[in-house]
Amino acid sequence: MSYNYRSNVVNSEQMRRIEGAIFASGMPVAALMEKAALLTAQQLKKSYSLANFPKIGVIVGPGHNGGDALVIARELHLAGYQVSLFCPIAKLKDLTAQQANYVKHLGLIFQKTLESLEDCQLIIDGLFGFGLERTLSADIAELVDKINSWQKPVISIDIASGIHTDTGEVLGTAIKATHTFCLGLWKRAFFQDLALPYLGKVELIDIGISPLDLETILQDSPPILRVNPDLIRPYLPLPRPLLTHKYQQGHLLIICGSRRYAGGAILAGLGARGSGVGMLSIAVPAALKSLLISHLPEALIIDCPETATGAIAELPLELNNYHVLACGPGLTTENPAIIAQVLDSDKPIILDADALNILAQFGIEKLSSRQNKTILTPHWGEFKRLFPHLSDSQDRINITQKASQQSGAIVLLKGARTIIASPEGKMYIIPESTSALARGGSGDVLTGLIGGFLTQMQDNAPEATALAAYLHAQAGILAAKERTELGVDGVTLANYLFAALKDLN
Ligand SMILES: NC(=O)C1=CN([C@@H]2O[C@H](COP(=O)(O)OP(=O)(O)OC[C@H]3O[C@@H](n4cnc5c(N)ncnc54)[C@H](O)[C@@H]3O)[C@@H](O)[C@H]2O)[C@@H](O)CC1
Ligand SMILES: [K+]
Repeated sequence: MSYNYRSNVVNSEQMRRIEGAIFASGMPVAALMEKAALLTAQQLKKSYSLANFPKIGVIVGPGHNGGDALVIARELHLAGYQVSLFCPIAKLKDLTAQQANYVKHLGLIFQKTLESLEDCQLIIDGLFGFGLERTLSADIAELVDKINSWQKPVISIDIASGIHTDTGEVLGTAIKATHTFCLGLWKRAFFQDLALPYLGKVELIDIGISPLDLETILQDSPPILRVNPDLIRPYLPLPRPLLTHKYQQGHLLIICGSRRYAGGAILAGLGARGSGVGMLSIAVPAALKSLLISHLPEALIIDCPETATGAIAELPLELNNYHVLACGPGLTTENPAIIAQVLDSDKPIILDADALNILAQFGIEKLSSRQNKTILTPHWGEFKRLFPHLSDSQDRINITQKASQQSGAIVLLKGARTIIASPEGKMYIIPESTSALARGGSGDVLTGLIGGFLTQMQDNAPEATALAAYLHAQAGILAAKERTELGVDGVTLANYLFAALKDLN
């Protein structure tokens, strides 16, 4: 794989080793600090003008995060801002102490109390970066809570102080930043749901970490990649070959729906439509056939015998005639036998919703006899049922990885930041989304979309999953922009998929 500072997501130990490799090769520590902090100061000045934010308070910690803060303070002072400093911990690392001496020489004042910063329009948080290693002590926690209570814009350098760089956990308490400038490389916490309320708007400062230094450190561990258009575009099943026909573009079967949950079947079908899959068949209880035809005239609707309560009673189909099977939306848990039949097929399968709940009843060991790929797409509730032994941890990146290794399936854990892990060690993270998608029906669209892409790119199942999840989130963002976060129902979401696809292409 090729290494890129925009795509690779690191933990604090990797960041420290990369930093170490850069320093060992000759880059002076002070020079890298200067570069990182100058670039951050430039961005700050652009976003927070002197006219609107003439008085700035800077919180200086004991380590190099505090050193960055001092360089930024110096630059803002030289640009005409009125800067007040507060340094709650007396013992500073050497380089930080040197920076402190120089700003004193320039006439900047270290205030004796935090309260002296209360009349500033903006606070810069340079308390702790990725060196934070233990829960905040009571006195520091009190300071952090006080800053949060001011409800001012707070800019965190590298990470909001108090957040664990890897797990995203709040170590006692944490700064609630309105904006965080992440330095050099994305850290894991930026994609942990737990940390998101503390990070505000996030921005990466490119300090020029070369692919060479990244490769040296990262090549031995499975990469965690932040999905972006450049990363995912090469996998798009576009352009289509000039000479093709519908079955060459793949045949997807979706097994879904019940009399009680008919809508889930329609939405899964609309999601598949958004992928451009060549042939789509949808197996539903017989009573739903005409409804499905009216919504998806292009699909082959297969009416299945149904139970007394309107669930699919049996699948009168040769499942191995299809390229991919997607199963779950709107099914109910009434009939585990059809999930057993799906698991027995030797085609790639995607399990969602009630198919996951039935799998949880069987136990994930049931997947071990599968001959082909399995993709599981749980939300947190489903994940807990499938992997109860992993769900005590809130480190979603870590547990998604473990869930994939233990089940042998590709696991997509839904959330504000959706995480995808494959058993061979690939990890993808969807870097942005919208709470507009926290709504019944959006998951059904995703199942169909993954099915549709997987059908067209079976050799790249993790990438098909990541591509679908990325487009799904982008479609939600585009729809919410036009219609607000309240205006993105499942059908609307599906209708925006083409716009997201067009943007990507
Ligand atoms: N890695 C890089 O490429 C760069 C890193 N830089 C900065 O360096 C930072 C990391 O610097 P450091 O390793 O010095 O670490 P930090 O500045 O994050 O903080 C570590 C310091 O805080 C103390 N500490 C940790 N937990 C504490 C707690 N709960 N209560 C009280 N004290 C605690 C430690 O003893 C140490 O002195 C980054 O976050 C970033 O801001 C930049 O200067 C330059 C580029
Ligand atoms: K910080």
